[in-house]
Order: sequence, then structure tokens, then C-alpha cells
Amino acid sequence: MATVRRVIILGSTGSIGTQALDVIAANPDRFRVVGLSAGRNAEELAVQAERFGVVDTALGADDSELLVRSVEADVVLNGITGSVGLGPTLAALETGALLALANKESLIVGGGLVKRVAAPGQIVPVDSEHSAIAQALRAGAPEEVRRLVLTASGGPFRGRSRDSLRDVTPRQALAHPTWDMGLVVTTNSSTLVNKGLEVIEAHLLFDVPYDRIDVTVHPQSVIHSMVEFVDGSTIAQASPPDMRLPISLGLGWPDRVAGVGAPLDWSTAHTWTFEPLDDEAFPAVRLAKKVGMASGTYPAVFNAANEQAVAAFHAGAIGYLDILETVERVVDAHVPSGELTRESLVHAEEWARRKADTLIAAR
Ligand SMILES: NC(=O)C1=CN([C@@H]2O[C@H](COP(=O)(O)OP(=O)(O)OC[C@H]3O[C@@H](n4cnc5c(N)ncnc54)[C@H](OP(=O)(O)O)[C@@H]3O)[C@@H](O)[C@H]2O)C=CC1
Ligand SMILES: CC(=O)[C@@H](O)[C@H](O)COP(=O)(O)O
Ligand SMILES: [Mn+2]
Repeated sequence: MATVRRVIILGSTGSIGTQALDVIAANPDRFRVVGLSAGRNAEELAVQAERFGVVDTALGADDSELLVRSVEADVVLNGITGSVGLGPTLAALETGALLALANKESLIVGGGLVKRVAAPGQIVPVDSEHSAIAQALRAGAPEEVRRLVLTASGGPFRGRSRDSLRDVTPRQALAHPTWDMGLVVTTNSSTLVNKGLEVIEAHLLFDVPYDRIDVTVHPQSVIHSMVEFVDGSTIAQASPPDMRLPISLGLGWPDRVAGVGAPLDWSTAHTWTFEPLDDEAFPAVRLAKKVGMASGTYPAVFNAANEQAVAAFHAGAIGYLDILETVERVVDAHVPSGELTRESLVHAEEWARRKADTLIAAR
């Protein structure tokens, strides 16, 4: 019989956080919440703390980091949105707890810094594609892996030309076809920046070079990603689009949590389709690969510029196509300086946000 795992949930008021609490509430014999954190929503945090009998809570990224350092836990689920999750990610790794990582930005931005602190197997991906790959990798040895194939839903604007996207509204960008998620990741899915970030995330998690990581568009979001092996076999992970499955695997890794999600229904006819990514209409994946290969502070600059541009788009300050144009211009202007350290990262991120803000103000 497995022991009850003590879990800290960072970003507990968000999409990932609330679904994690659903999983835990349904499995009290497997998990117990010992810490909760949010950004600003103190009211909801207090309700959650009361419901789960949690004493230790935190608001903001710095306090989330302190919470992780001061409360003993077996698993830390980082469900914070944005690169502000880097401090809590590093703190969780330093405690030796398992890190169930939804906050992809912290790994992408921290890159080598995060990898240096992480013990082998300490980071368990919660992002659906990377959870799928982690599951598929159980089917073969690392040297037998030829290629990773990430699936992308294609977002709400799949099939459209770049020109036709000029006047799309925030409301349209938030109409994700298959997933119900927070504002930033949903917007990033529409621009395909999310897939670009996920390619970098896959490279960092699984040590596969960029020229062996592909993206295919799969609008149904049922195949969550695939691993191609050297003998030509491809292992895909399939399940209805429901984040409670990868969240439960993140919390219980390497064990599965029974009954957490509905399985696929084979009694009705249905079709899964795949199509190539339209790089002209959606250049984000190409740009992200370039940034990932450049490594160092480039991924942090890419992400910070995108965070600024996404916020500006939702504030009505720029148009939809300006998001990626801003990111591209900031990346092009970046001059990396020396070794990757926490300080050089902070410096590069601050520079990227200022540069993006200047470009946004000039629109
Ligand atoms: N939602 C999903 O299905 C998926 C999400 N992800 C990734 O998971 C992460 C979370 O996404 P999602 O749950 O959708 O986002 P949400 O916007 O729904 O939730 C974000 C959470 O982070 C908290 N937060 C925001 N800023 C801070 C801060 N400065 N310090 C501490 N906490 C903060 C928010 O608190 P408050 O409510 O107080 O603002 C909230 O709890 C992202 O990295 C995303 O890319 C990956 C795959 C799927
Ligand atoms: C559920 C999840 O993991 C999201 O990151 C998802 O990938 C978004 O969908 P697309 O980016 O494929 O549109
Ligand atoms: Mn994903």
C-alpha cells in the first residue's frame, strides 16, 4: 500500500491548481495538501485552505518560494503562470521533493540553471504533451529514441492565413477549441507560441536535439504526443483532453491514479486527423527553435517579450499580429552577455520587458 504523499500546490487558484485539488479531494488515501499558494486571490486561497485543512499558505512568487523552503513535502506542483515561477521551481528542486511541473516557463527560462539543480527524474512533466512523452518513453531505452513528435491543436485560428489574423480580438484568441485553460497559455496556444515553448521544454526535459523534435497539428487533442523509436515504431499516448490525467501522474509518479479520467469511447465512430504546421501563418515554432538552439538567455528573452506582448494585446494596446512581431524584434535585438546565472537571467528578462514595452508604446 502506497504512503500518503504530502503535496504543495503553487498556483492553487488557477486552472491547473483547482484541477489538482479535485484530484486530491477524490484520492485522500494517496495525497494530502500541506501548502497552497496563489498570486493575489487571497479570498479563494482562504476557502481552499479551510476546505483542505491547510495551515501554510502564501501569496506572490517570493512567498511561494519561502513556503516551499519551509514546509516539508513529497511533491511540489508548480501551477504558477509565467516566468515568475522560476524561484519556486528552483526552491522545490533544492528541497529534494518531486517537482510536478506545469509551469513550463520556469524550465524554459532557467534552462541550464534548472537542470543543474534537478536530480535525474526529479522533474515530472505535467504539460500534457510532455506527460505523454514521459509515458511513451517507458516503452524503450533512451538510445532507442529517434524522434519526439509533439501534437498541437492548432488553436482557434487553425487553417487561417497570416493576413486574416490582423483584426482578431482577445475574445476570439481565448476561444480554444479543446482545452479550458488560463489566459496566458490559451493566448499562447492561439499564436502557437505555446508549442514553441513546448519544443524547448521537450528538448530540456528529454535531452533530444532540436532537429529530432517535430510538431504535427492534431485538432482533436486526443493524441497528446508521440515517441518514434529506431525500429520505426511510434508509441503515442491517447486520452480525452482532460488535464486531471497528467496532473495525477505528476502527483503520483511513477504510479497511476485509478479512475482519474474517462477513457476513450470506442463504441462510437470518430476520426483523428493530423496535418503539417503552417509555418508562414504561425512562425512561432520556428522562432522558438532558433531561440532554443541559441540557448543562454535567449529563451528567457523570448518568453519575457511574449508575456509583455500578450498582456498588451489583452489591454487593447496592440493588435494580434503585433504579439509575435514584438517578440521577434526583441529577440533580434538581444545581445547575450557571458555565463548563464540567476543575475544574468534577471538582467536579460528586465531588458526584454523594457524593450518590448518600448516597441508596444510605439505602435
Ligand atoms: N491550464 C492548463 O490546462 C495547462 C496549463 N499549463 C501551464 O500551467 C501553468 C498554469 O497555467 P493555468 O493554470 O492555466 O494558469 P491560470 O492563469 O489559470 O492560473 C495561474 C495561477 O498562478 C497564480 N499566480 C499568478 N501570478 C503569481 C505569482 N506572482 N505568484 C504566485 N502565484 C501566481 C494565480 O494566482 P491568482 O489566482 O491569485 O492570480 C493562479 O493560481 C502555466 O505555466 C501554463 O502554461 C500547461 C498545460 C496545461
Ligand atoms: C493542455 C496543454 O498541455 C496545453 O499546453 C495545450 O498543449 C494547449 O493546446 P495547444 O497549444 O496544442 O493548442
Ligand atoms: Mn501543453
